[in-house]
Amino acid sequence: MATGRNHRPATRSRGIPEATVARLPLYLRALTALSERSVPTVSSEELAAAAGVNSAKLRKDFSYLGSYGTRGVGYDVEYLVYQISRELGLTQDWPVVIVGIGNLGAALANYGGFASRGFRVAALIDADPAMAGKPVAGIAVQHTDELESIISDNGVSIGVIATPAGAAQQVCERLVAAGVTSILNFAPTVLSVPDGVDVRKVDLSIELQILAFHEQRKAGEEAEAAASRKGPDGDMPAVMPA
Ligand SMILES: NC(=O)c1ccc[n+]([C@@H]2O[C@H](COP(=O)([O-])OP(=O)(O)OC[C@H]3O[C@@H](n4cnc5c(N)ncnc54)[C@H](O)[C@@H]3O)[C@@H](O)[C@H]2O)c1
Repeated sequence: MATGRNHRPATRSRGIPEATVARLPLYLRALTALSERSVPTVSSEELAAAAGVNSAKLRKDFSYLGSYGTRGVGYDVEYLVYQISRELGLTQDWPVVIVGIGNLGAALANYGGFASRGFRVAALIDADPAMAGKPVAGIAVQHTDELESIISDNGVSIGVIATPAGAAQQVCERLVAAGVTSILNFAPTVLSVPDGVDVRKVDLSIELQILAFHEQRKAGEEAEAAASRKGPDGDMPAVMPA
């Protein structure tokens, strides 16, 4: 998914580069699948292939965690799951609020994958008074008037914004003022936040545009290859490839 970041240093505490942090969830997803199949150990090559990462990069990434694997045996799957989860802060429960409970916010609220990854949807918040009290994914929607008290009562540090673009900056400012320090923004707008606040942006349309670019390039390359198989005046070459 497309992600962006604001006001963030190139390395995090304990010297783990940001690029490594961004790959840790990929390793964790692959390791969790191995763990569910009760696979005890995995080689760096196997794990790299499963995570879609180069194996030399994986070994370097794991060296930042102090995990070097055992020659001829590989990495202990359960231990790595624990180590990466701990590094990502997933061994604790993170209460999350979702603001904007329309099509997308409701879909996110219904997504079962948050809880299994250490995120608990603490509250659903919407500005529409008609939404207040309505259950979505088993949680009653609360009005934005209550945003500040919800954040402080639940000790929320992560907020998800799924409002229209025009409302996102104001919602972001209220979340930050109330104590939220990490924001996952789905609204198609660039948020400005003070230092110390992390923003990750998800934009499926940008991802599709990038795929469209690659499709266009592939089509261009195929056209070029087809043209080069023909002679300079458009005829097929005298010697056909076997
Ligand atoms: N990132 C992506 O890939 C992606 C995909 C789909 C939609 N979106 C974006 O997500 C956002 C939501 O899309 P949707 O289809 O769910 O829209 P929607 O109109 O169904 O829902 C928006 C909700 O936000 C609420 N809202 C409006 N202003 C608010 C405010 N100030 N505070 C709290 N709640 C407020 C509305 O009452 C409504 O319930 C849009 O910005 C859309 O562009 C992003």
